[in-house]
Amino acid sequence: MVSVHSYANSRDVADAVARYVIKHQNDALEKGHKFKIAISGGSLGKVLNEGLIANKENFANVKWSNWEVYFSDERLVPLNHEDSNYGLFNEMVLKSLRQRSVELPKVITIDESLLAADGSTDDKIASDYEAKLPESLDLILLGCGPDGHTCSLFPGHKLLSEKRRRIAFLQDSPKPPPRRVTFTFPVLFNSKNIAFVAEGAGKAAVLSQIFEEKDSGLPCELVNKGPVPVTWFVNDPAIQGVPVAATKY
Ligand SMILES: O=C(O)[C@H](O)[C@@H](O)[C@H](O)[C@H](O)COP(=O)(O)O
Repeated sequence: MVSVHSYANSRDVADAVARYVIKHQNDALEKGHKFKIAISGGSLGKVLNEGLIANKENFANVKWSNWEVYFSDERLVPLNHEDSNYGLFNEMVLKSLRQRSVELPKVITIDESLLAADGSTDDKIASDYEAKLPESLDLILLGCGPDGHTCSLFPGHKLLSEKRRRIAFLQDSPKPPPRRVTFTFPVLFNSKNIAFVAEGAGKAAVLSQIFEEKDSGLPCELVNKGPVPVTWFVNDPAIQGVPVAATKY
């Protein structure tokens, strides 16, 4: 099932994403286990900061110390590099939590000690991260690139048909940096919930392809067609002219 929630401004998108995240956090904690969430790069860090930290009401409801945070993809650079998705999460979320003396979530990163400048250990980094993944994630938060990519699964790339490995590596990402590790469809389709966050008029063309064309084959469309409930959080310009029935969350 795919649902779409749209808002006029970014603050409202962030608040809705935060309420949705907290709902799934509470569902996981009620079952007596840690909340296992995966996040992406792009503008998601800013959305989480606005919705879960700057919004005081939401902030009071987040049980950070009961979270396990994974990354749906990671660039193969040191964790303090400006391209690192962990680095972004650290900057946008963990730093604010440290400032507020909040007990931090458990954050599961790539093992940067395995990084080699020539990429010869990228396979090993992927296997190592795969071994750290839980069987099923409670929630995966994704972005949607203007070309329809999500995680580091790019249109037409051979990893779209990966059936065995749960974390794969690539050295030919069309978007820099070229070396990355990424969730594959087996991880996405074995999770409990997936949400996309996509904002700005620059997303309208690709969202129209994803929602209108029957078989665009774009990675985001393949996620929509999978077995997991998918929720899109967008702002109005992102779905301008896209024939979807958007509601409020
Ligand atoms: O790995 C990357 O190259 C980016 O992080 C990318 O995947 C990003 O998440 C999407 O392009 C969505 O970007 P926005 O979140 O800015 O819409």
